[in-house]
Amino acid sequence: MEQRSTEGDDAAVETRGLTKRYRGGQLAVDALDLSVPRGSVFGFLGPNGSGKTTTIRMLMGLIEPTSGGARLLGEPMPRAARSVLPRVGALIEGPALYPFLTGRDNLLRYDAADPTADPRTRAPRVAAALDRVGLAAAAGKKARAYSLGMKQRLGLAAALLQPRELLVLDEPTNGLDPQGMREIRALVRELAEEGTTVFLSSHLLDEIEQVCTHAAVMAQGRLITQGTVAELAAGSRGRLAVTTPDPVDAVRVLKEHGVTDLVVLDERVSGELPVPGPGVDDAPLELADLNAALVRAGVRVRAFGAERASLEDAFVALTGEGFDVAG
Ligand SMILES: Nc1ncnc2c1ncn2[C@@H]1O[C@H](COP(=O)(O)OP(=O)(O)OP(=O)(O)O)[C@@H](O)[C@H]1O
Repeated sequence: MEQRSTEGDDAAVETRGLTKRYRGGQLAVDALDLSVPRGSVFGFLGPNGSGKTTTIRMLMGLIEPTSGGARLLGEPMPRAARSVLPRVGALIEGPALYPFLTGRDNLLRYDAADPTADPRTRAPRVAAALDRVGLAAAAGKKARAYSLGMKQRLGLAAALLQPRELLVLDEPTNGLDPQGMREIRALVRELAEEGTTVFLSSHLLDEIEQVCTHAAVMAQGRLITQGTVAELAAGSRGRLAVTTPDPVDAVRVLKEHGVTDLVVLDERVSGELPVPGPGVDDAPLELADLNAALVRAGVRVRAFGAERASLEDAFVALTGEGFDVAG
């Protein structure tokens, strides 16, 4: 099949100025430029109400953007929905289930509604999908007897009935207990290893840190940042901590070297390392030099080190908001 060469072809998801203003006037998504590399596990992170679900619904062609556009697997949405969506598996906001049908029958029915699905392989594909999400034993139970977590798994199984190039999962671990969350994360990793690009939204930072290679952070409908998870974590500087019986001198020397927000607690002095960046002297401050400066000034250093910066530090710094840490 001939592929048109377009700018976004190497991205699994690409949005340009994607904007949604709801009828009530609420600007839910504001000029979003996302770029999700193929092969990545891309975390779409933001607190509740930041516009994640609205974005996902636009990506999948479920609602029209007010302005801007999105490409899925290089094709414009919603125009190319018919040719693209069969290559995309999605789990969006609590899947629609028939409560009176078993889990298995729900999937058989779902698959039968898909004109691209081969009926001859339906039964084994349904069995394999149930097995993958850990529902094989509960496949014969009516969906109304399923817990929220089991419903979530069934929705995921529906997305996995066929091999997909891209999976779009809206809060896939929502409603799962910690064990269930671990299982879904392991499954996401496995799918990624098989070459599927996974785009998943979450309001849980540690989840993103555990499974994602890339992430974007949303706050109030706007994109705050995107990049690899490693880059994002590196973007926040860890705090420097020095243990010394000479805290007063230590504070003076550290201040002279640009360390800010100094806090003294008995023999422990901590502070923010200066940010190297454009406009400032952009040679990063060498920790070893800082240590040497303390020693030169006669400060007795018992322990010295930068605390590891986590993605959480980065995101709190970027959004000015806390995140749920549950799970
Ligand atoms: N159909 C709608 N009509 C009007 N406003 C809406 C509609 N859907 C969402 N919103 C508003 O748009 C904003 C973004 O909501 P959205 O559901 O996209 O956020 P979210 O990040 O997915 O949050 P959550 O995780 O709670 O679903 C919110 O302020 C929400 O109240």
